[in-house]
Amino acid sequence: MLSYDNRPAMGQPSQTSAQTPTPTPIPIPIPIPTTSNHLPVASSATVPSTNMSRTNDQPPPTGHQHIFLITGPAGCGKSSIAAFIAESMNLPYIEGDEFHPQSNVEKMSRGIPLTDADRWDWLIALREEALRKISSGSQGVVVTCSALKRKYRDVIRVAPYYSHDLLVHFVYLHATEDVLVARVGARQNHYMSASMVHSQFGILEAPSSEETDVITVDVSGSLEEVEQDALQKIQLAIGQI
Ligand SMILES: Nc1ncnc2c1ncn2[C@@H]1O[C@H](COP(=O)(O)OP(=O)(O)OP(=O)(O)O)[C@@H](O)[C@H]1O
Ligand SMILES: O=C(O)[C@H](O)[C@@H](O)[C@H](O)[C@H](O)CO
Repeated sequence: MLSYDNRPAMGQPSQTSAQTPTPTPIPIPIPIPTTSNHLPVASSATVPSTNMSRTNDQPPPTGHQHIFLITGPAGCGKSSIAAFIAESMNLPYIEGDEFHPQSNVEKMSRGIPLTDADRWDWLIALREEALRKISSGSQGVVVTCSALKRKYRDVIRVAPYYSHDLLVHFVYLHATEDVLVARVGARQNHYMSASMVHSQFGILEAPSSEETDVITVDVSGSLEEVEQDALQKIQLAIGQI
């Protein structure tokens, strides 16, 4: 039985997030079966939160484990949003940049875009680390990974082959190139320079409607607005499951 030791339910803010505004409870809709293979569209209703730490009168956990991959080009806010989501949902957080080999970091630091060959082992390392967190008892894990191409996302989609009841969700942070160039340009002490943003958009394959495991978040607003929007969309997606 997976449970957190005296920790808030998944989907609820942690004790340590006192400084983080508590997300207002959102009416999680009751799914209405649809013919499409998208997540069901639903009417509004309040659904109890997914509570992984059980007492006798609480329903059993859904039984699913979740990998939330926070994706998008350089500067879209992956690290910022992932940290917020991980803290709000009391989940471990894997910073994808920390799993790049030094050769990749040096390449990007010199303004040289990575190639497919540079990314395969990195993507597999992220998938394996996420699976390690799940197999060690975590109900979910938040991972940052640009995952710019459909085939990169497919590397992570293989994860449920190794762990039953595991669901993969991609949170795609969407913004225009100009917005991200400005944000990367204003950022301090990071190896990724604003000049690299263009190359990221050059290979970006925004998720298509076939990729029904994708939650798209517009990140043109303030960081606080994007944090709340992303958290609510994730909670909605879980509620519909
Ligand atoms: N919604 C937002 N509004 C304004 N600034 C933002 C927003 N989201 C992130 N930022 C800022 O933009 C910069 C990039 O954010 P962050 O490092 O989280 O992006 P990232 O996708 O992880 O970048 P990289 O892929 O290069 O690691 C940071 O300085 C961050 O504070
Ligand atoms: O796929 C890529 O080109 C890389 O993952 C980059 O996106 C970096 O990881 C990140 O954006 C910079 O920190």
